[in-house]
Amino acid sequence: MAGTGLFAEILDGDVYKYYADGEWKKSSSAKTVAIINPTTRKTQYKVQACTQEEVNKVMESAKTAQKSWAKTPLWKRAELLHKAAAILKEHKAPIAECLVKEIAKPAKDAVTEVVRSGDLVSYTAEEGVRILGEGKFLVSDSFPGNERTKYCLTSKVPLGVILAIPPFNYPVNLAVSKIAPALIAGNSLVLKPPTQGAVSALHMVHCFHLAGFPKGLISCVTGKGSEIGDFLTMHPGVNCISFTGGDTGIAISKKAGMVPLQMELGGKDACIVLEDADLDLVAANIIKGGFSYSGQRCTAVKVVLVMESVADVLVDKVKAKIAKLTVGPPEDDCDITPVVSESSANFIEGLVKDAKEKGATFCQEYKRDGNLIWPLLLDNVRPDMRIAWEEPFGPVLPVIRINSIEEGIHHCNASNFGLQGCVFTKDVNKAILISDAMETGTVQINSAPARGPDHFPFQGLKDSGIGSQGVTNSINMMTKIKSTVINLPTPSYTMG
Ligand SMILES: NC(=O)C1=CN([C@@H]2O[C@H](COP(=O)(O)OP(=O)(O)OC[C@H]3O[C@@H](n4cnc5c(N)ncnc54)[C@H](OP(=O)(O)O)[C@@H]3O)[C@@H](O)[C@H]2O)C=CC1
Ligand SMILES: O=C(O)[C@H](O)COP(=O)(O)O
Repeated sequence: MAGTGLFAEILDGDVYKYYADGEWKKSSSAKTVAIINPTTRKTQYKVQACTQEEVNKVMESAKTAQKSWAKTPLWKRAELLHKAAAILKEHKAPIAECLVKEIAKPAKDAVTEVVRSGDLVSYTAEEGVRILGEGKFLVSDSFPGNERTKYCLTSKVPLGVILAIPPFNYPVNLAVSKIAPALIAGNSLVLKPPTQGAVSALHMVHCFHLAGFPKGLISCVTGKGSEIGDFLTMHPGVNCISFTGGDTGIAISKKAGMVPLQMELGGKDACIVLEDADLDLVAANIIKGGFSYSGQRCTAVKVVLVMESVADVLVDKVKAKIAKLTVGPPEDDCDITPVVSESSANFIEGLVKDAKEKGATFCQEYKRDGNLIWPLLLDNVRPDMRIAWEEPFGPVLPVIRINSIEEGIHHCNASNFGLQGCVFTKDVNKAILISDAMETGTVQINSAPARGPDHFPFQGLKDSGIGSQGVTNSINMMTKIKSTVINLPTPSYTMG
Protein backbone atom coordinates (compact mmCIF):
# COMPACT_ATOMS: atom_id res chain seq x y z
CA MET A 1 0.00 0.00 0.00
CA ALA A 2 1.11 3.58 -0.67
CA GLY A 3 3.03 5.21 2.18
CA THR A 4 3.43 1.98 4.14
CA GLY A 5 6.10 -0.71 4.57
CA LEU A 6 9.20 0.31 2.67
CA PHE A 7 7.51 3.61 1.83
CA ALA A 8 6.56 4.57 5.41
CA GLU A 9 9.75 6.66 5.60
CA ILE A 10 8.44 9.13 3.03
CA LEU A 11 5.32 9.99 5.03
CA ASP A 12 4.99 12.22 8.09
CA GLY A 13 1.52 11.91 9.60
CA ASP A 14 -0.69 12.53 6.60
CA VAL A 15 1.82 14.65 4.67
CA TYR A 16 4.38 13.26 2.23
CA LYS A 17 7.93 14.57 2.72
CA TYR A 18 10.20 16.02 0.06
CA TYR A 19 13.58 14.51 -0.83
CA ALA A 20 16.87 16.36 -0.46
CA ASP A 21 20.44 15.46 0.48
CA GLY A 22 19.58 11.77 0.46
CA GLU A 23 16.91 12.25 3.16
CA TRP A 24 13.15 12.61 3.42
CA LYS A 25 12.35 15.99 4.96
CA LYS A 26 9.55 18.21 6.21
CA SER A 27 9.47 21.71 4.76
CA SER A 28 10.14 24.60 7.09
CA SER A 29 7.20 26.39 5.43
CA ALA A 30 4.82 24.26 7.55
CA LYS A 31 2.51 24.61 4.53
CA THR A 32 1.11 21.76 2.51
CA VAL A 33 -0.43 21.35 -0.91
CA ALA A 34 -3.53 19.19 -1.24
CA ILE A 35 -3.84 16.61 -3.98
CA ILE A 36 -7.44 16.16 -4.98
CA ASN A 37 -8.65 12.72 -6.04
CA PRO A 38 -10.31 13.40 -9.43
CA THR A 39 -12.95 10.73 -8.75
CA THR A 40 -14.05 11.68 -5.23
CA ARG A 41 -13.04 15.36 -5.63
CA LYS A 42 -11.81 15.17 -2.03
CA THR A 43 -8.27 15.59 -0.69
CA GLN A 44 -6.45 12.30 -1.17
CA TYR A 45 -2.91 13.20 -0.21
CA LYS A 46 -0.88 16.17 0.99
CA VAL A 47 2.68 17.15 0.06
CA GLN A 48 5.11 19.73 1.41
CA ALA A 49 5.09 23.24 -0.04
CA CYS A 50 8.86 23.72 -0.33
CA THR A 51 10.39 27.14 0.20
CA GLN A 52 12.84 29.10 -1.97
CA GLU A 53 15.46 28.57 0.74
CA GLU A 54 14.98 24.80 0.44
CA VAL A 55 15.28 25.03 -3.35
CA ASN A 56 18.56 26.93 -2.92
CA LYS A 57 19.93 24.19 -0.65
CA VAL A 58 18.86 21.47 -3.07
CA MET A 59 20.64 23.26 -5.93
CA GLU A 60 23.83 23.55 -3.88
CA SER A 61 23.80 19.84 -2.97
CA ALA A 62 23.03 18.92 -6.57
CA LYS A 63 26.04 20.91 -7.75
CA THR A 64 28.38 19.26 -5.23
CA ALA A 65 27.04 15.74 -5.80
CA GLN A 66 27.37 16.09 -9.56
CA LYS A 67 31.10 16.75 -9.32
CA SER A 68 31.85 13.35 -7.79
CA TRP A 69 29.14 11.57 -9.80
CA ALA A 70 30.86 12.69 -13.01
CA LYS A 71 33.95 10.83 -11.76
CA THR A 72 31.97 7.65 -11.12
CA PRO A 73 32.69 5.04 -13.81
CA LEU A 74 29.98 4.69 -16.42
CA TRP A 75 29.43 1.01 -15.67
CA LYS A 76 28.81 1.85 -11.99
CA ARG A 77 26.26 4.52 -12.90
CA ALA A 78 24.54 1.95 -15.12
CA GLU A 79 24.60 -0.65 -12.35
CA LEU A 80 22.77 1.69 -9.96
CA LEU A 81 20.18 2.54 -12.60
CA HIS A 82 19.51 -1.15 -13.22
CA LYS A 83 19.07 -1.58 -9.47
CA ALA A 84 16.59 1.32 -9.29
CA ALA A 85 14.67 -0.13 -12.26
CA ALA A 86 14.35 -3.49 -10.53
CA ILE A 87 13.14 -1.89 -7.26
CA LEU A 88 10.64 0.23 -9.19
CA LYS A 89 9.17 -2.78 -10.95
CA GLU A 90 9.11 -4.81 -7.74
CA HIS A 91 7.02 -2.06 -6.10
CA LYS A 92 4.70 -1.39 -9.00
CA ALA A 93 1.55 -2.02 -6.95
CA PRO A 94 1.77 0.86 -4.40
CA ILE A 95 2.97 3.27 -7.08
CA ALA A 96 0.15 2.27 -9.41
CA GLU A 97 -2.28 2.74 -6.51
CA CYS A 98 -1.14 6.38 -6.23
CA LEU A 99 -1.63 6.90 -9.97
CA VAL A 100 -5.18 5.62 -9.64
CA LYS A 101 -5.97 7.92 -6.71
CA GLU A 102 -4.13 11.06 -7.85
CA ILE A 103 -4.76 11.19 -11.57
CA ALA A 104 -7.56 8.63 -12.04
CA LYS A 105 -5.46 6.49 -14.34
CA PRO A 106 -7.26 3.19 -15.02
CA ALA A 107 -5.81 0.48 -12.74
CA LYS A 108 -4.18 -1.65 -15.47
CA ASP A 109 -2.70 1.37 -17.28
CA ALA A 110 -1.27 2.56 -13.96
CA VAL A 111 0.65 -0.69 -13.54
CA THR A 112 1.78 -0.51 -17.17
CA GLU A 113 3.15 2.98 -16.59
CA VAL A 114 5.35 1.79 -13.72
CA VAL A 115 6.62 -1.29 -15.55
CA ARG A 116 7.29 0.76 -18.69
CA SER A 117 9.24 3.19 -16.50
CA GLY A 118 11.42 0.43 -15.08
CA ASP A 119 12.14 -0.79 -18.60
CA LEU A 120 12.96 2.73 -19.69
CA VAL A 121 15.48 3.14 -16.87
CA SER A 122 17.21 -0.17 -17.74
CA TYR A 123 17.26 0.59 -21.45
CA THR A 124 18.74 4.02 -20.75
CA ALA A 125 21.49 2.47 -18.64
CA GLU A 126 22.39 0.09 -21.48
CA GLU A 127 22.19 2.77 -24.17
CA GLY A 128 24.28 5.14 -22.07
CA VAL A 129 27.03 2.60 -21.63
CA ARG A 130 27.14 2.20 -25.40
CA ILE A 131 26.86 5.77 -26.66
CA LEU A 132 28.72 7.57 -23.88
CA GLY A 133 31.60 5.15 -24.21
CA GLU A 134 32.25 6.33 -27.75
CA GLY A 135 33.71 9.54 -29.09
CA LYS A 136 35.24 10.78 -32.35
CA PHE A 137 38.75 11.00 -33.69
CA LEU A 138 39.37 13.63 -36.37
CA VAL A 139 42.54 14.57 -38.23
CA SER A 140 43.30 18.08 -39.46
CA ASP A 141 44.32 17.39 -43.06
CA SER A 142 40.72 16.79 -44.17
CA PHE A 143 40.20 20.55 -44.08
CA PRO A 144 41.80 22.60 -46.88
CA GLY A 145 45.16 24.18 -46.08
CA ASN A 146 45.97 21.85 -43.17
CA GLU A 147 48.70 19.28 -42.78
CA ARG A 148 48.15 16.28 -40.54
CA THR A 149 49.44 18.01 -37.44
CA LYS A 150 46.33 18.00 -35.26
CA TYR A 151 44.40 15.10 -33.82
CA CYS A 152 41.05 15.96 -32.32
CA LEU A 153 39.45 13.66 -29.73
CA THR A 154 35.84 14.33 -28.81
CA SER A 155 33.86 12.91 -25.93
CA LYS A 156 30.51 13.66 -24.27
CA VAL A 157 30.59 15.39 -20.90
CA PRO A 158 27.73 16.13 -18.49
CA LEU A 159 26.00 19.51 -18.35
CA GLY A 160 25.71 19.74 -14.53
CA VAL A 161 22.36 20.10 -12.77
CA ILE A 162 19.28 19.09 -14.78
CA LEU A 163 15.86 20.41 -13.75
CA ALA A 164 13.06 17.98 -14.66
CA ILE A 165 9.41 19.04 -14.72
CA PRO A 166 6.93 16.40 -15.93
CA PRO A 167 3.13 16.77 -16.39
CA PHE A 168 0.29 15.10 -14.52
CA ASN A 169 -0.59 12.47 -17.11
CA TYR A 170 2.61 10.40 -16.80
CA PRO A 171 4.09 11.57 -13.49
CA VAL A 172 6.28 8.48 -13.20
CA ASN A 173 7.16 7.67 -16.78
CA LEU A 174 7.80 11.25 -17.91
CA ALA A 175 9.89 11.79 -14.77
CA VAL A 176 12.16 8.76 -15.30
CA SER A 177 12.48 9.64 -19.00
CA LYS A 178 14.35 12.71 -17.72
CA ILE A 179 16.02 11.25 -14.60
CA ALA A 180 17.65 8.20 -16.20
CA PRO A 181 19.35 9.98 -19.14
CA ALA A 182 20.50 12.78 -16.83
CA LEU A 183 22.10 10.35 -14.37
CA ILE A 184 23.72 7.97 -16.84
CA ALA A 185 25.33 10.98 -18.52
CA GLY A 186 26.90 12.10 -15.21
CA ASN A 187 24.49 14.89 -14.29
CA SER A 188 22.62 15.46 -11.05
CA LEU A 189 18.89 15.96 -11.12
CA VAL A 190 16.27 18.10 -9.41
CA LEU A 191 12.69 16.94 -9.94
CA LYS A 192 9.63 19.15 -9.54
CA PRO A 193 6.76 16.70 -9.95
CA PRO A 194 3.29 17.80 -11.09
CA THR A 195 1.04 18.45 -8.09
CA GLN A 196 -1.49 15.87 -9.32
CA GLY A 197 0.92 12.93 -9.50
CA ALA A 198 3.40 14.16 -6.89
CA VAL A 199 2.87 11.24 -4.52
CA SER A 200 3.39 8.66 -7.29
CA ALA A 201 6.59 10.53 -8.18
CA LEU A 202 7.77 10.58 -4.54
CA HIS A 203 7.31 6.80 -4.33
CA MET A 204 9.29 6.43 -7.56
CA VAL A 205 12.08 8.66 -6.18
CA HIS A 206 12.22 6.45 -3.08
CA CYS A 207 13.07 3.51 -5.36
CA PHE A 208 16.13 5.48 -6.55
CA HIS A 209 16.94 6.26 -2.90
CA LEU A 210 16.76 2.56 -2.03
CA ALA A 211 19.05 1.73 -4.96
CA GLY A 212 21.76 3.72 -3.16
CA PHE A 213 22.52 6.75 -5.32
CA PRO A 214 24.87 9.25 -3.62
CA LYS A 215 23.18 11.86 -1.46
CA GLY A 216 22.23 15.12 -3.17
CA LEU A 217 22.43 13.58 -6.64
CA ILE A 218 18.64 13.29 -6.96
CA SER A 219 16.24 15.64 -5.21
CA CYS A 220 12.51 16.07 -5.39
CA VAL A 221 10.94 19.37 -4.35
CA THR A 222 7.17 19.61 -4.15
CA GLY A 223 4.88 22.61 -4.31
CA LYS A 224 2.62 24.31 -6.79
CA GLY A 225 4.24 25.11 -10.12
CA SER A 226 2.58 28.52 -10.02
CA GLU A 227 4.37 29.23 -6.73
CA ILE A 228 7.86 27.71 -7.00
CA GLY A 229 8.01 27.11 -10.77
CA ASP A 230 9.58 30.43 -11.78
CA PHE A 231 12.08 30.29 -8.94
CA LEU A 232 13.20 26.85 -10.10
CA THR A 233 13.34 27.50 -13.83
CA MET A 234 15.18 30.80 -13.43
CA HIS A 235 17.56 29.48 -10.77
CA PRO A 236 21.21 30.18 -11.63
CA GLY A 237 22.18 26.70 -10.42
CA VAL A 238 20.23 25.01 -13.23
CA ASN A 239 22.24 23.93 -16.30
CA CYS A 240 19.43 22.38 -18.38
CA ILE A 241 15.64 22.18 -18.24
CA SER A 242 13.67 19.19 -19.42
CA PHE A 243 9.96 20.05 -19.33
CA THR A 244 6.81 18.28 -20.48
CA GLY A 245 3.46 19.98 -20.19
CA GLY A 246 1.28 22.65 -21.74
CA ASP A 247 1.72 26.33 -22.64
CA THR A 248 3.64 26.78 -19.38
CA GLY A 249 6.59 25.49 -21.38
CA ILE A 250 6.38 28.43 -23.78
CA ALA A 251 6.50 30.85 -20.85
CA ILE A 252 9.45 28.97 -19.33
CA SER A 253 11.41 29.10 -22.57
CA LYS A 254 11.03 32.89 -22.62
CA LYS A 255 12.24 33.27 -19.04
CA ALA A 256 14.97 30.63 -18.74
CA GLY A 257 18.59 31.68 -18.99
CA MET A 258 21.16 30.45 -21.51
CA VAL A 259 20.63 26.76 -20.78
CA PRO A 260 19.65 23.93 -23.12
CA LEU A 261 15.90 23.32 -23.16
CA GLN A 262 14.00 20.14 -23.90
CA MET A 263 10.32 21.05 -24.23
CA GLU A 264 7.53 18.61 -25.02
CA LEU A 265 4.31 20.59 -25.11
CA GLY A 266 0.75 20.24 -26.35
CA GLY A 267 -0.55 18.77 -29.57
CA LYS A 268 -3.58 18.66 -31.84
CA ASP A 269 -2.72 15.38 -33.50
CA ALA A 270 -4.66 14.94 -36.74
CA CYS A 271 -5.83 11.63 -38.11
CA ILE A 272 -6.18 11.84 -41.90
CA VAL A 273 -8.36 9.09 -43.38
CA LEU A 274 -8.28 8.43 -47.13
CA GLU A 275 -10.96 6.68 -49.18
CA ASP A 276 -9.01 3.41 -49.51
CA ALA A 277 -8.29 3.08 -45.75
CA ASP A 278 -9.19 -0.06 -43.81
CA LEU A 279 -12.03 1.56 -41.86
CA ASP A 280 -12.13 -1.12 -39.15
CA LEU A 281 -8.46 -0.48 -38.46
CA VAL A 282 -9.10 3.28 -38.45
CA ALA A 283 -12.03 2.97 -36.03
CA ALA A 284 -10.00 0.79 -33.65
CA ASN A 285 -7.15 3.30 -33.72
CA ILE A 286 -9.46 6.26 -33.21
CA ILE A 287 -10.79 4.59 -30.08
CA LYS A 288 -7.31 3.71 -28.80
CA GLY A 289 -5.79 7.00 -29.90
CA GLY A 290 -8.63 9.34 -28.98
CA PHE A 291 -10.06 7.84 -25.82
CA SER A 292 -7.35 5.95 -23.93
CA TYR A 293 -6.76 7.61 -20.56
CA SER A 294 -9.85 9.66 -21.46
CA GLY A 295 -7.96 11.59 -24.15
CA GLN A 296 -5.44 13.00 -21.66
CA ARG A 297 -2.37 12.23 -23.75
CA CYS A 298 -0.42 14.75 -25.75
CA THR A 299 -0.34 12.13 -28.50
CA ALA A 300 -4.10 11.50 -28.41
CA VAL A 301 -5.91 11.71 -31.74
CA LYS A 302 -7.42 15.18 -31.35
CA VAL A 303 -9.07 15.71 -34.72
CA VAL A 304 -10.23 13.26 -37.39
CA LEU A 305 -10.01 14.56 -40.97
CA VAL A 306 -11.92 12.04 -43.06
CA MET A 307 -12.77 11.99 -46.76
CA GLU A 308 -16.48 12.75 -47.14
CA SER A 309 -17.14 9.61 -49.21
CA VAL A 310 -16.21 7.27 -46.32
CA ALA A 311 -17.17 9.54 -43.41
CA ASP A 312 -20.64 8.07 -42.74
CA VAL A 313 -19.32 4.51 -42.56
CA LEU A 314 -16.37 5.50 -40.36
CA VAL A 315 -18.49 7.57 -37.97
CA ASP A 316 -20.91 4.63 -37.56
CA LYS A 317 -18.06 2.24 -36.79
CA VAL A 318 -16.57 4.63 -34.22
CA LYS A 319 -20.00 5.20 -32.65
CA ALA A 320 -20.49 1.46 -32.25
CA LYS A 321 -17.14 1.15 -30.48
CA ILE A 322 -17.78 4.16 -28.24
CA ALA A 323 -21.00 2.51 -27.08
CA LYS A 324 -18.89 -0.36 -25.74
CA LEU A 325 -16.49 1.81 -23.70
CA THR A 326 -16.90 1.46 -19.97
CA VAL A 327 -17.26 4.69 -18.01
CA GLY A 328 -16.56 4.99 -14.29
CA PRO A 329 -13.92 4.88 -11.58
CA PRO A 330 -10.26 4.05 -12.35
CA GLU A 331 -10.28 1.41 -9.58
CA ASP A 332 -12.68 -0.63 -11.76
CA ASP A 333 -10.29 -0.24 -14.67
CA CYS A 334 -12.93 1.59 -16.69
CA ASP A 335 -11.95 2.86 -20.15
CA ILE A 336 -13.18 6.37 -19.43
CA THR A 337 -12.38 7.78 -16.00
CA PRO A 338 -12.78 11.25 -14.48
CA VAL A 339 -10.52 13.92 -16.00
CA VAL A 340 -7.80 15.28 -13.76
CA SER A 341 -9.56 18.34 -12.30
CA GLU A 342 -12.77 20.28 -12.18
CA SER A 343 -11.18 23.13 -14.13
CA SER A 344 -10.15 20.69 -16.83
CA ALA A 345 -13.72 19.31 -16.99
CA ASN A 346 -15.09 22.87 -17.20
CA PHE A 347 -12.69 23.69 -20.02
CA ILE A 348 -13.78 20.60 -21.97
CA GLU A 349 -17.42 21.52 -21.39
CA GLY A 350 -16.72 24.99 -22.78
CA LEU A 351 -15.45 23.44 -26.02
CA VAL A 352 -18.48 21.17 -26.23
CA LYS A 353 -20.93 24.08 -25.69
CA ASP A 354 -19.17 26.16 -28.34
CA ALA A 355 -19.45 23.26 -30.82
CA LYS A 356 -23.15 22.84 -29.97
CA GLU A 357 -23.89 26.53 -30.51
CA LYS A 358 -22.12 26.43 -33.86
CA GLY A 359 -24.01 23.37 -35.11
CA ALA A 360 -21.79 20.29 -34.68
CA THR A 361 -23.54 16.92 -34.85
CA PHE A 362 -23.53 15.17 -31.47
CA CYS A 363 -23.08 11.41 -32.02
CA GLN A 364 -23.87 10.81 -28.34
CA GLU A 365 -25.65 12.85 -25.74
CA TYR A 366 -23.25 15.08 -23.77
CA LYS A 367 -23.10 13.75 -20.24
CA ARG A 368 -21.03 14.84 -17.23
CA ASP A 369 -20.99 13.93 -13.55
CA GLY A 370 -18.38 15.84 -11.55
CA ASN A 371 -15.07 15.32 -13.36
CA LEU A 372 -16.41 12.34 -15.28
CA ILE A 373 -17.25 13.13 -18.89
CA TRP A 374 -18.78 10.44 -21.09
CA PRO A 375 -17.00 9.82 -24.43
CA LEU A 376 -18.29 12.09 -27.15
CA LEU A 377 -17.79 12.14 -30.90
CA LEU A 378 -18.64 15.42 -32.64
CA ASP A 379 -19.31 15.07 -36.35
CA ASN A 380 -19.50 17.82 -38.99
CA VAL A 381 -17.15 20.05 -37.03
CA ARG A 382 -16.14 23.18 -38.95
CA PRO A 383 -13.04 25.38 -38.70
CA ASP A 384 -14.97 28.16 -36.92
CA MET A 385 -15.45 25.92 -33.87
CA ARG A 386 -12.88 26.06 -31.05
CA ILE A 387 -12.71 22.25 -30.86
CA ALA A 388 -11.29 22.22 -34.40
CA TRP A 389 -8.09 23.82 -33.07
CA GLU A 390 -7.87 23.54 -29.28
CA GLU A 391 -6.82 20.39 -27.43
CA PRO A 392 -9.59 19.28 -25.05
CA PHE A 393 -7.32 16.86 -23.12
CA GLY A 394 -10.50 14.92 -22.48
CA PRO A 395 -12.74 12.27 -24.09
CA VAL A 396 -14.24 14.51 -26.78
CA LEU A 397 -13.20 14.02 -30.39
CA PRO A 398 -14.11 16.22 -33.38
CA VAL A 399 -14.58 14.87 -36.91
CA ILE A 400 -14.06 17.22 -39.84
CA ARG A 401 -15.18 15.96 -43.24
CA ILE A 402 -12.77 16.82 -46.07
CA ASN A 403 -13.07 16.69 -49.85
CA SER A 404 -9.39 16.41 -50.74
CA ILE A 405 -6.09 15.30 -49.24
CA GLU A 406 -4.86 18.87 -49.60
CA GLU A 407 -7.71 20.09 -47.38
CA GLY A 408 -6.63 17.62 -44.66
CA ILE A 409 -2.97 18.61 -44.88
CA HIS A 410 -3.95 22.28 -44.86
CA HIS A 411 -5.98 21.87 -41.63
CA CYS A 412 -3.17 19.93 -39.97
CA ASN A 413 -0.56 22.52 -40.93
CA ALA A 414 -2.71 25.52 -40.00
CA SER A 415 -2.50 24.41 -36.35
CA ASN A 416 -0.09 26.17 -34.02
CA PHE A 417 0.83 22.67 -32.79
CA GLY A 418 2.98 20.12 -34.61
CA LEU A 419 3.46 17.11 -32.37
CA GLN A 420 2.29 14.00 -34.22
CA GLY A 421 -0.23 13.05 -36.86
CA CYS A 422 -1.38 9.90 -38.58
CA VAL A 423 -2.59 8.88 -41.99
CA PHE A 424 -4.63 5.84 -42.94
CA THR A 425 -4.39 4.50 -46.50
CA LYS A 426 -3.38 1.29 -48.25
CA ASP A 427 -1.30 3.32 -50.71
CA VAL A 428 2.13 3.61 -49.12
CA ASN A 429 3.35 6.04 -51.79
CA LYS A 430 0.52 8.46 -50.97
CA ALA A 431 1.19 7.96 -47.25
CA ILE A 432 4.83 9.00 -47.66
CA LEU A 433 3.86 12.11 -49.64
CA ILE A 434 1.32 13.09 -46.99
CA SER A 435 3.78 12.37 -44.18
CA ASP A 436 6.36 14.62 -45.81
CA ALA A 437 3.78 17.38 -46.20
CA MET A 438 2.56 17.28 -42.59
CA GLU A 439 4.31 19.78 -40.31
CA THR A 440 4.58 17.51 -37.30
CA GLY A 441 7.49 15.89 -35.45
CA THR A 442 6.22 12.38 -36.26
CA VAL A 443 3.67 10.89 -38.63
CA GLN A 444 2.34 7.40 -38.01
CA ILE A 445 1.19 5.46 -41.04
CA ASN A 446 -1.81 3.20 -40.36
CA SER A 447 -1.67 3.58 -36.59
CA ALA A 448 -2.61 6.15 -33.96
CA PRO A 449 0.02 8.61 -32.70
CA ALA A 450 2.16 7.40 -29.80
CA ARG A 451 5.38 8.33 -28.04
CA GLY A 452 6.53 4.78 -27.50
CA PRO A 453 8.46 2.63 -27.82
CA ASP A 454 10.46 4.90 -25.57
CA HIS A 455 13.70 4.71 -27.54
CA PHE A 456 12.08 6.22 -30.65
CA PRO A 457 12.76 9.93 -31.21
CA PHE A 458 9.86 12.05 -29.95
CA GLN A 459 9.61 15.71 -30.84
CA GLY A 460 7.17 18.49 -31.64
CA LEU A 461 7.38 21.33 -34.14
CA LYS A 462 6.02 24.85 -33.64
CA ASP A 463 4.26 25.29 -30.25
CA SER A 464 4.65 21.55 -29.55
CA GLY A 465 8.21 21.81 -28.39
CA ILE A 466 11.94 22.30 -28.61
CA GLY A 467 14.45 19.50 -29.13
CA SER A 468 13.79 15.79 -29.24
CA GLN A 469 13.16 13.14 -26.59
CA GLY A 470 13.52 9.38 -26.73
CA VAL A 471 16.22 7.57 -24.78
CA THR A 472 19.18 8.24 -27.11
CA ASN A 473 18.23 11.82 -27.92
CA SER A 474 17.71 12.64 -24.24
CA ILE A 475 21.13 11.29 -23.28
CA ASN A 476 22.76 13.32 -26.06
CA MET A 477 20.76 16.41 -25.13
CA MET A 478 21.97 16.21 -21.53
CA THR A 479 25.64 16.17 -22.54
CA LYS A 480 28.01 18.57 -24.22
CA ILE A 481 30.78 17.73 -26.68
CA LYS A 482 34.27 18.23 -25.31
CA SER A 483 37.28 18.25 -27.66
CA THR A 484 40.92 17.68 -26.85
CA VAL A 485 43.33 18.53 -29.68
CA ILE A 486 46.80 16.99 -29.83
CA ASN A 487 49.15 19.31 -31.74
CA LEU A 488 52.13 17.59 -33.33
CA PRO A 489 55.40 19.41 -34.03
CA THR A 490 55.57 17.91 -37.55
CA PRO A 491 52.94 16.43 -39.86
CA SER A 492 52.41 12.72 -39.23
CA TYR A 493 50.99 10.55 -42.02
CA THR A 494 50.24 6.86 -41.89
CA MET A 495 52.88 4.67 -43.47
CA GLY A 496 52.24 4.31 -47.19
N1 LIG B 1 4.17 16.81 -25.57
C1 LIG B 1 4.10 16.03 -24.51
O1 LIG B 1 4.86 15.08 -24.35
C2 LIG B 1 3.04 16.27 -23.48
C3 LIG B 1 2.32 17.41 -23.42
N2 LIG B 1 1.37 17.59 -22.46
C4 LIG B 1 0.61 18.81 -22.44
O2 LIG B 1 0.48 19.25 -21.09
C5 LIG B 1 -0.80 19.79 -20.82
C6 LIG B 1 -1.45 19.11 -19.65
O3 LIG B 1 -0.52 18.78 -18.66
P1 LIG B 1 -0.37 19.69 -17.35
O4 LIG B 1 0.37 18.89 -16.33
O5 LIG B 1 -1.69 20.24 -16.98
O6 LIG B 1 0.55 20.83 -17.93
P2 LIG B 1 1.11 22.14 -17.19
O7 LIG B 1 1.91 22.86 -18.22
O8 LIG B 1 0.05 22.86 -16.50
O9 LIG B 1 2.06 21.56 -16.04
C7 LIG B 1 3.20 20.79 -16.35
C8 LIG B 1 4.17 20.89 -15.21
O10 LIG B 1 4.62 22.24 -15.07
C9 LIG B 1 4.48 22.65 -13.71
N3 LIG B 1 4.33 24.11 -13.67
C10 LIG B 1 3.21 24.85 -13.59
N4 LIG B 1 3.51 26.16 -13.60
C11 LIG B 1 4.86 26.25 -13.69
C12 LIG B 1 5.77 27.32 -13.75
N5 LIG B 1 5.40 28.58 -13.74
N6 LIG B 1 7.08 27.03 -13.84
C13 LIG B 1 7.51 25.76 -13.87
N7 LIG B 1 6.69 24.71 -13.82
C14 LIG B 1 5.38 24.94 -13.73
C15 LIG B 1 3.30 21.87 -13.21
O11 LIG B 1 3.28 21.83 -11.81
P3 LIG B 1 1.88 21.86 -11.02
O12 LIG B 1 1.22 20.58 -11.33
O13 LIG B 1 2.29 22.01 -9.62
O14 LIG B 1 1.12 23.04 -11.53
C16 LIG B 1 3.60 20.51 -13.86
O15 LIG B 1 4.58 19.83 -13.13
C17 LIG B 1 -1.54 19.63 -22.12
O16 LIG B 1 -1.45 20.83 -22.84
C18 LIG B 1 -0.77 18.56 -22.87
O17 LIG B 1 -0.88 18.57 -24.24
C19 LIG B 1 1.15 16.65 -21.52
C20 LIG B 1 1.85 15.51 -21.53
C21 LIG B 1 2.84 15.22 -22.53
O1 LIG C 1 2.51 12.60 -22.09
C1 LIG C 1 2.01 12.17 -23.08
O2 LIG C 1 0.86 12.40 -23.36
C2 LIG C 1 2.89 11.30 -23.83
O3 LIG C 1 4.16 11.70 -23.91
C3 LIG C 1 2.31 10.33 -24.72
O4 LIG C 1 2.81 9.12 -24.43
P1 LIG C 1 2.09 7.84 -25.07
O5 LIG C 1 1.92 8.13 -26.52
O6 LIG C 1 3.05 6.74 -24.81
O7 LIG C 1 0.79 7.69 -24.37
